[in-house]
Amino acid sequence: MTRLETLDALESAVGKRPATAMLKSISQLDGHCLDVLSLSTFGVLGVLSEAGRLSSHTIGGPAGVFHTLEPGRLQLPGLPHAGYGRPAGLVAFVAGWGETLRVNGRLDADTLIVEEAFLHCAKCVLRSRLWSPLVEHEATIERSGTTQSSVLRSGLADPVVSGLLTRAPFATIATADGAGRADISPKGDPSGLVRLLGNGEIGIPDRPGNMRRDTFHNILERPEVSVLALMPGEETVVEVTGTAVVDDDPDLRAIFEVRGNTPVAVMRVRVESALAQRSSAIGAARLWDPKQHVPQGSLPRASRIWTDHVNATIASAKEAPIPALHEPDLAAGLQADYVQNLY
Ligand SMILES: Cc1ncc(COP(=O)(O)O)c(CN)c1O
Repeated sequence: MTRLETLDALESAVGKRPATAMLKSISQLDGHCLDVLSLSTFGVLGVLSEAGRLSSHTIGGPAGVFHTLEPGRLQLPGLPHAGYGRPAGLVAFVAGWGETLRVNGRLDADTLIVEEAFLHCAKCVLRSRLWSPLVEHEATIERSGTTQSSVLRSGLADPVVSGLLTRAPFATIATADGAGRADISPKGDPSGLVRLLGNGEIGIPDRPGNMRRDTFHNILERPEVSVLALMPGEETVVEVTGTAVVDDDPDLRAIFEVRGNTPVAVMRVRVESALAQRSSAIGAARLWDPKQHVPQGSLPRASRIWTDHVNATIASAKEAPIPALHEPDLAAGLQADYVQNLY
């Protein structure tokens, strides 16, 4: 095992973060964010507890479930009391749409006080085929009212827990940095995203994404993580908590090869708890019902949103860090990127 423990080691293995990836982050919810949120029916919130532990909570309902009270305050209904001032990150999904919205800040009861927002690229959703017909996922569709719907099982050795965890093509990973800022990042792959590595560890590969690698950077500063695995068609989710390291051991990376592509690094998590639980939010959002998918064209294309976000950040800087982006250039590059650079 070759653990990456310093920023230098991490950057020489996975590369530096490009300026545009960091500049797309804005400090308030703008009109684009509000449009995305108004169509969003489901999200996962990662919360950092006072004891330094991360937890993940699903939130769902009809479109409009994430209600903005004012630009800086986002209401999150149905949250267990998480306490005032706790750092939290939300990843919000629009059914049928590839990109997701990440919003980070602090909780004030059931409100997220926004500190940062940005659009996350669609690659994880494309790889996982999150919105594809359920037959493609061989999902075991749960019928509510059966004993299945109340399963609550724990431990990696439990077949319900390990079965869902290893079949799931999609997961969110909640982490926090040394300054106590929480974040939650979506990850997706064909089935087999999460692998059991033995010795009470799981592994999740690094794949191309929005190039920020917030998860890896956070883990260097604070190893606690909460991973929430989602299986299309199912209302049961598995939450794994533990401590993580970033590893670039070639034998470990080889386990995660897809179509001849080996990830540049793998996140290894020493599991402390693994719990299968029913998410009523998934049912409330009717998340796996294709009829809930938003019609094409309901939102501006992602390149429009990124261009506006990056240019807003550039405009607010004292000295422009890079020249302003031009949307058609970004749109052309993105289309090719989403097809050619998934692995
Ligand atoms: C499996 C997996 N690993 C790593 C990443 C990269 O993360 P980031 O976009 O934060 O660089 C992604 C993209 N979300 C992913 O799906």
